[in-house]
Amino acid sequence: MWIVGGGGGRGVVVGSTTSRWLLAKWKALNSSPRVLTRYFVYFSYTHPIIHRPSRHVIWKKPVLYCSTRPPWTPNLQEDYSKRSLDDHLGYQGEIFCNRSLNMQSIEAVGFDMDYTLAQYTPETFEVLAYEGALKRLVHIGYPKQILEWKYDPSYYLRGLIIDKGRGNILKMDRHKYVKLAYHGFKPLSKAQREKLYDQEPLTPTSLHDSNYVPLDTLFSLPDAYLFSQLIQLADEHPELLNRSYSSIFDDVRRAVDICHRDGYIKDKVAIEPSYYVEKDPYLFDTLKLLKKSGRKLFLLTNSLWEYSNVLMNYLWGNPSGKYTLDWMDYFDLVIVGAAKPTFLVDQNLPLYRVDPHSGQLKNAELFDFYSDYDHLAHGKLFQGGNWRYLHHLLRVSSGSSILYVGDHMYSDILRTKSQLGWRTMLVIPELEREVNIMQQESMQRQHMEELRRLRDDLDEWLDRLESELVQATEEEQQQETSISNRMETIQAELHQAQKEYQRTKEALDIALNTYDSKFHPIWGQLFKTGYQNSYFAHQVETYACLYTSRVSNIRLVSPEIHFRCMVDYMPHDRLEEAPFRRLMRRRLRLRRQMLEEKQSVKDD
Ligand SMILES: Nc1nc2c(ncn2[C@@H]2O[C@H](COP(=O)(O)O)[C@@H](O)[C@H]2O)c(=O)[nH]1
Ligand SMILES: [Mg+2]
Repeated sequence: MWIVGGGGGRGVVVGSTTSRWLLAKWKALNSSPRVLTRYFVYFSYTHPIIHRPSRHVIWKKPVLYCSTRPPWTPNLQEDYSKRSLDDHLGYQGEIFCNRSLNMQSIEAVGFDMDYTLAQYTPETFEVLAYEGALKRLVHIGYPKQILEWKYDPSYYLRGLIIDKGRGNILKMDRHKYVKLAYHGFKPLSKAQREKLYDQEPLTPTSLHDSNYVPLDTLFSLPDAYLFSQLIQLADEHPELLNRSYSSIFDDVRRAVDICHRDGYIKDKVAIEPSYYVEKDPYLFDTLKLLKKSGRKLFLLTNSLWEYSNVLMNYLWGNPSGKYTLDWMDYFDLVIVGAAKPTFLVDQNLPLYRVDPHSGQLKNAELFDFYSDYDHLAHGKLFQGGNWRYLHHLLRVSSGSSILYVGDHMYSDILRTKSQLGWRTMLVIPELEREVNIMQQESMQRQHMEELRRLRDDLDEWLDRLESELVQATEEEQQQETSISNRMETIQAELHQAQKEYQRTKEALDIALNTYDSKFHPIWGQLFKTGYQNSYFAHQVETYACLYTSRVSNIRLVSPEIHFRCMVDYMPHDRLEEAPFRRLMRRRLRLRRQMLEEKQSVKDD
């Protein structure tokens, strides 16, 4: 420990009574002598934070104010890995609420089917789209070698954005700033990334630019992987693939699209649904519970009737190849081939009645549709149409009395909410893994929070010291008297604090990378980019009234529940947590203690 300063009322002389008293005081304030040795303490006659009293007051009241590290900060030597893990329960099927929703105001609950009621197995289902697309690409002239390629279903996350013009995949934060960027599979350096995306007008402030394609659904992940592989091929072997990045993306998109339409994917799923789709044993119990509560239930899917019937039969529990209409008893209305999101905006789309046995379509508009005629009594299966038919058939009073549960950020959630005022629940299967890792890593998170607080405190501290130095320089110039002792002390302090700040920042970067890589080695957490919410999280927060990992979590709460959101906080609501306030509080406490101590020495 160093005690620095001049004598004669300007500081503390090393080895003097005052310094011994100060040392004793310091020890009492800091229980760990190991930590104590790292401090660098001196007396000052100005107080940079609490106030700047007039000079004669300052001279009379010396204040202990400095250390290389604010003394209330944690001990970085502590080994967090040795701390025992708190008991954690893991994800318990919670439904999270962004916007309060009283279920008593909900008259109808609707469900999307693919990736909502039916969860596909990535390792098998996504491979179908990928392999099918490879074949299509070879068919239109792509090199045959690509047929050897393999798909990695864990490589990409939804919520990422493809910059198809540049062949890049991006992760953005909630302000739409690009925080991670890869060209194909090659990471872009910070400088490269900033050059491309942080300079107006290149910042993708609007995702309506057709060059940016958001991965809004898990269906898009094979597109992203295949695109990256082709970018790599085009860069490394232009003799094999010489097309623009943008046209490569368009080819991939078209190839995957065809596989969804021509039966390449759906025929295989229909033969063996259990290989491609995970069955949720509680799904129909959940629907039953909602129906019993008096809610009208509807299915609104873009899949056509034949495929929807296959999947719903499988989810209902019929063996492969056996198709009944039992599952339809749970729904008041089924609309297939809905063509979302157009269904939600175009009021001219025609509605067809579907014969569930033959699959035949009949125009449902041949009679006066908006009369009191009970259309549902004559069959509840339809194809196409638009939201006006849906509202009419269900006889709901307004869009806000519909809760729609879906997986597609744009079609199922953003559009339904912003266009029609439907209340929304987003299904995010990834949530289970995400929350479980968060819980397992709670110690590491706590460690990061402490490091972050320390970094912010040091930053604040450095700022104070710098302004102190400026002030001291001005004083020296004005009074033409040398206060070099004090200046040297501040400079030494600044130097020490800068070193400590740098060390803390580096430790924090390492801790954050370690933490992030537990979620995904490349893209980190789904809901975060560093400390900020990711663009995906921002969309969830903005458009999904509720979100959960699977539909059957609804059975864990009452159908009459009032979902309430958490209190919103702005920075000024958390004023006391600001580093400046922490610094100020600590100083006031120290000062009070010292004065009391001094008083008691005098009294003795
Ligand atoms: N023609 C295309 N169809 C696609 C594509 N990606 C997915 N799909 C199909 O959409 C529905 C989704 O149904 P929903 O229940 O979620 O509304 C399903 O049949 C998919 O096969 C595509 O790129 N092109
Ligand atoms: Mg879907």
